[in-house]
Amino acid sequence: MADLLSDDEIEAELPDGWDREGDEIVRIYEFDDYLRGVNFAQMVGEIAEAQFHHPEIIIRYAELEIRLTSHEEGGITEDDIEMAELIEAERGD
Ligand SMILES: C[C@H](O)[C@H](O)[C@H]1CNC2=NC(N)=NC(=O)C2=N1
Repeated sequence: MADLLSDDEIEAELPDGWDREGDEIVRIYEFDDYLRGVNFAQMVGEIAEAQFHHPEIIIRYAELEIRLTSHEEGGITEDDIEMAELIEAERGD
């Protein structure tokens, strides 16, 4: 189990474009159309399975909302930061 990060650590390590909301880190990605968002959700799911750390993914028209937290620890850990970084790399922004 990873350790919970402090407020300062979260602020320092949060990737650009991501926000902290309580015990979660959140990012909304915009897409040109609905299916591009659906396809990206699939890729995020594959990363999550590889990491065995699973985000909440909300698929809306032409956007995805991705929310990460470490359920077992009850907050934000390095696992969440790493997932956010991997998702950013996949997005290529
Ligand atoms: C039983 C527990 O859900 C599993 O060990 C893994 C699976 N994926 C997970 N994903 C997230 N976001 N948090 C967890 O604590 C977590 N735990």
